[in-house]
Amino acid sequence: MRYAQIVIGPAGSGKSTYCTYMQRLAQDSKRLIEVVNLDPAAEHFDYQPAIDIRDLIQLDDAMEDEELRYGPNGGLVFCLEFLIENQEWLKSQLIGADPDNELSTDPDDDYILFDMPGQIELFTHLTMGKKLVQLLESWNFRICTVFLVDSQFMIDGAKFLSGTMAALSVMANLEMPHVNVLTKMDLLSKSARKQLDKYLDPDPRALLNDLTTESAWGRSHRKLSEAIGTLIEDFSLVRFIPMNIDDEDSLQDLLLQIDNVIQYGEDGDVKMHDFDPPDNEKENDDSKLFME
Ligand SMILES: Nc1nc2c(ncn2[C@@H]2O[C@H](COP(=O)(O)OP(=O)(O)OP(=O)(O)O)[C@@H](O)[C@H]2O)c(=O)[nH]1
Ligand SMILES: [Mg+2]
Repeated sequence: MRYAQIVIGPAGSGKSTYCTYMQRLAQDSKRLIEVVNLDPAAEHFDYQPAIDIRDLIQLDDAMEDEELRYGPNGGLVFCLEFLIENQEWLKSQLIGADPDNELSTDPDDDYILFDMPGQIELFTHLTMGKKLVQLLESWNFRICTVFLVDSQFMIDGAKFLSGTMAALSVMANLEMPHVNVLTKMDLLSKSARKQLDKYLDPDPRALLNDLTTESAWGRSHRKLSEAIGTLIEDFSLVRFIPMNIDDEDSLQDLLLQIDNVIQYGEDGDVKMHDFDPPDNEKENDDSKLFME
């Protein structure tokens, strides 16, 4: 089994930084987490990528091509399409031409963060994101999509709602185990943090109040905002985990939660992926008998 986090989120939300910090955190506990850069436009990141899409194609290739003549966004979509078309390249980099040749010496230990580009339309309504995830699944990766949102853009009701809707459309489009993360918590003022806490816990109804009083849109679409807010709340559809990059406990806690989602560290022989037992059976050893 291989494990993967697909790290996505709006431009500048902190994806590459997240990958760097998670890799360092793992190193500290002698655990190997590799990072794969799948952003063809990336200019700077602090990790050492195990695989880099820029070795296959760069954004400039698509933009400078006389026939293609793409702008930056169209060019990026083209690059990702190109990656899917050249999936053998990715596969050979990830797994090796020889299927027995694993990235790490212990095949159970393959744990990879995929640092994605910041165009979230790749994951909300275009098909590339989904195709990529399906490819990885077919190569036996257990996947969690990790959606990062800059906490500074979540501190009033309307922004919180639109961030939530963005997370929801990624979840609905990809249909993968999913964790939402609020980044840059270290940059929030005390009062902003308080405001955000109000939405996260314990009373999401505060959000509805703010929404319907603070903006003209909210006032004139009161019923709609309420309906969306209630829907999200009643079905526990979207939950955010705050992350403070300066606080190791916060990072540890987040990694643990994601590990749980992809069942990292559980018995490697038990293939639970194709079989989703009810929660109360997951802890039950007897149920493993039926899972091979
Ligand atoms: N203070 C603080 N700064 C952060 C944090 N995460 C990211 N940054 C900064 O935010 C900027 C963008 O971070 P990146 O990690 O490059 O964001 P990204 O999502 O990879 O950006 P794109 O790939 O361009 O979409 C950089 O200047 C980072 O140093 C954080 O948790 N705290
Ligand atoms: Mg980046």
